Amino acid sequence: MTNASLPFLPGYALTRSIGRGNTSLVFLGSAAAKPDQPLAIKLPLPATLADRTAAERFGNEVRLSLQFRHPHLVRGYAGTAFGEQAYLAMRYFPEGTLAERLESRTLPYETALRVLADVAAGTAYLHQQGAVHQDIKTQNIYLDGGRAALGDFGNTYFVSAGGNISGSPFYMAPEIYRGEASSAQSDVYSFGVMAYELLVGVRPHVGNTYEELMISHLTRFPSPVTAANRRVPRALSRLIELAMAKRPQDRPDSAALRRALLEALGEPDEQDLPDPEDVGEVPPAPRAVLGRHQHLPTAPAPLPLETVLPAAQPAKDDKAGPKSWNPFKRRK
Ligand SMILES: Nc1ncnc2c1ncn2[C@@H]1O[C@H](COP(=O)(O)OP(=O)(O)OP(=O)(O)O)[C@@H](O)[C@H]1O
Repeated sequence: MTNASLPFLPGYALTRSIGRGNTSLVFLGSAAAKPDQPLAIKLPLPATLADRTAAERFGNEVRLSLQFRHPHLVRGYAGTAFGEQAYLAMRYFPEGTLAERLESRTLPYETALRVLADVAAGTAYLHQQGAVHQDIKTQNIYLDGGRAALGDFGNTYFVSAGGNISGSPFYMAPEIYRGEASSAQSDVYSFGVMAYELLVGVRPHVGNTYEELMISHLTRFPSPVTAANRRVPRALSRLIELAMAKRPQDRPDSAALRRALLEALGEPDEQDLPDPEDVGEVPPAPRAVLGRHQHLPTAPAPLPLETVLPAAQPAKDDKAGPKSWNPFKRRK
């Protein structure tokens, strides 16, 4: 996308495209009122706005990104949840996602522990708030200076309000494969899968199809983390195995995972300090001048041919499902 064809968003200057998902485009930019603060600005594709479920998912991400305040959750500064002016201005992560980082090299052991401890802290906060993320995976972890934040709250819901079940096949808990309700313990399972992937270097469950992955998650037990990586303390290795227990009630909670990771890092269990990058609110774009975003392509991002990827391949888009999976249709 050339500069001349960048979308127009009143109140903001967009400088370049930095990413494209199945349902939106993401740009680097800044608010006219705070030109020195770089922002990641997410705009839904026209096809997202045209599809009720996809539009609701975008709106959900906007609302929750603005609501949650934690140094290890991607912070939304301003946004419009619904309609043709929908957008989300959020903290910009110059190092991109963990999945992107893993494409070029594996993480050093201490960095992996640090990233996992940060994500466990963000997840524990969500769970304390009564929320379930439903999509913890390397594609939704954002990096900045060796620290990490969990983002993408499109599928997040509050237990008290209920929500549609969803997930990504490489990370999805057995109960979700069985069509049962998700819970904080389903997030713990996904976290366990990601922890295994970072500390062992391969995914604990692999397959070339949705069905193969389902069978693996439902019936197979990965070898212990310590068998592949002797640096991981036995207690942490055991907790990660328990996080991937087939039955939700056998899993530890996210706070226990955070404590074990801090212990492995040799750090005290202290509350996280306020986010140093938290530079405060960005004024929303003036409503009177908001209009339809210009120049957005009308088609959704093409799905990779193989939406379910084989073992140890950093997934470009893991959010696969049964063969006819459609990014604009959330699976129940
Ligand atoms: N806050 C951010 N800082 C830096 N880069 C970002 C940020 N948010 C998104 N990106 C980039 O944009 C890409 C697309 O974002 P994202 O995956 O959230 O899109 P999406 O359309 O909402 O996703 P989905 O495919 O789940 O619908 C990311 O993979 C990442 O490279």
